[in-house]
Amino acid sequence: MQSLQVELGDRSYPIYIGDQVLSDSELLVRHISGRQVAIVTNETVAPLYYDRLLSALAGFSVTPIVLPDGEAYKNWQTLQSIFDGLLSARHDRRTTLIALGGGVVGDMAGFAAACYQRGVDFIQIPTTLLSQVDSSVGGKTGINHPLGKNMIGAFYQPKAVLIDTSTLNTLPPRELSAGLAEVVKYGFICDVSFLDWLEVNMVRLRSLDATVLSEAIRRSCAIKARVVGTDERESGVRAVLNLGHTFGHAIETHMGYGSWLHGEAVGVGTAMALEMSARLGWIEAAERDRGIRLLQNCGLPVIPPAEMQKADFLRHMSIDKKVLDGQLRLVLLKQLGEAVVTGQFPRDVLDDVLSTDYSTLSANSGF
Ligand SMILES: NC(=O)c1ccc[n+]([C@@H]2O[C@H](COP(=O)([O-])OP(=O)(O)OC[C@H]3O[C@@H](n4cnc5c(N)ncnc54)[C@H](O)[C@@H]3O)[C@@H](O)[C@H]2O)c1
Ligand SMILES: O=C(O)C(=O)C[C@@H](O)[C@H](O)[C@H](O)COP(=O)(O)O
Ligand SMILES: [Zn+2]
Repeated sequence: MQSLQVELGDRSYPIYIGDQVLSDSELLVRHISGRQVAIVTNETVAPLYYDRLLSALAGFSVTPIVLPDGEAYKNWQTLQSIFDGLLSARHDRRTTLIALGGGVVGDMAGFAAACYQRGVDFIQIPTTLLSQVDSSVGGKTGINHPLGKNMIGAFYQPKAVLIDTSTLNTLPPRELSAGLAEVVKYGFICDVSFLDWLEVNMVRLRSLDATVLSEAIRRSCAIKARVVGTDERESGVRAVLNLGHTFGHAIETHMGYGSWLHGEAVGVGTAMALEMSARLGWIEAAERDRGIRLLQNCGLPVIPPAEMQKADFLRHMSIDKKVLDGQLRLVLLKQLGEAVVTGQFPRDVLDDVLSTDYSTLSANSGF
């Protein structure tokens, strides 16, 4: 087992990465202060992993809270059902919520923990690649609004993150690819040597090679922990973790949450950010093509949905959380391995990016 630390003063917490972490009772119990635990999971993950987790919690009073599965349920109604479950079982302030599932479960359980009786402890046990490399770390919690992605939420850090890499053995390939969108993101924003490594190891990653997967998870979590430790509440540098997300969130919102996976939308959004960085003259066309090829090698789409026109993107992007005083800010690449957050770009460049034929770019990438 490996461990990392998110350094946030008295709210610091460990990230454990191993292949049997889910059944490690001693490890888990170390981070639970009371006797009451609620496991928030969903109808897909519960039959796979609930019993294993329950057996590691002998001696605790455990309430299962099983949510419907899907991004479409990351909303007020589902959040309310978590509170219903907690109150019906008379959970008190020393309750610990455990999120067992992907990013949807983790974001909602974390937000519920932030709100329930004004805040109870929570632990993240992420079971998708995306949640293991990204959403379980850093304390962004929340739900979607029909008008915008993750618009209601709180920064609220877990007490610990337990990553059991063996859970990835049951993950569908499409979800694995979605997780890879956030893995390659770390290379694009701040670590070109990680990009090189991902290019070399992509086939092994996609075939669930345990050694390579756990290395990708460790490197991703290390980068995320460092960024979050520097800027917990995204007043500055943390926004680089949003590479591809302004375009991607527009796709998720426009298409109705769920038809496009978050990671797929981020894949397309990253291709668009690469294109914009190239049009601004910050990266070479060959670097853009290299980035697009890597996204395609992850098994990700790089072409925006045919249903979306330029005006659709602009409408959704105008309520992105990085908009300040009406000015749209985007995460773009100064070079591969160096991201900037900026509102300083000519408007016509953005218009061109939103009108680009990505099928031509995709065909030219050498994929
Ligand atoms: N808080 C953050 O910092 C942050 C970061 C990135 C993404 N997110 C959010 O995370 C969400 C996406 O997370 P996700 O990609 O994990 O999606 P998800 O939570 O919907 O999980 C994907 C699918 O995999 C299933 N699943 C989960 N674990 C499984 C397993 N081990 N085996 C088989 N099936 C399994 C789920 O039931 C679901 O059907 C989005 O809502 C996104 O906005 C948040
Ligand atoms: O942790 C962060 O910060 C991120 O931006 C990580 C993103 O991958 C993630 O999708 C996050 O939920 C996006 O946050 P938002 O504030 O843009 O909704
Ligand atoms: Zn994301």
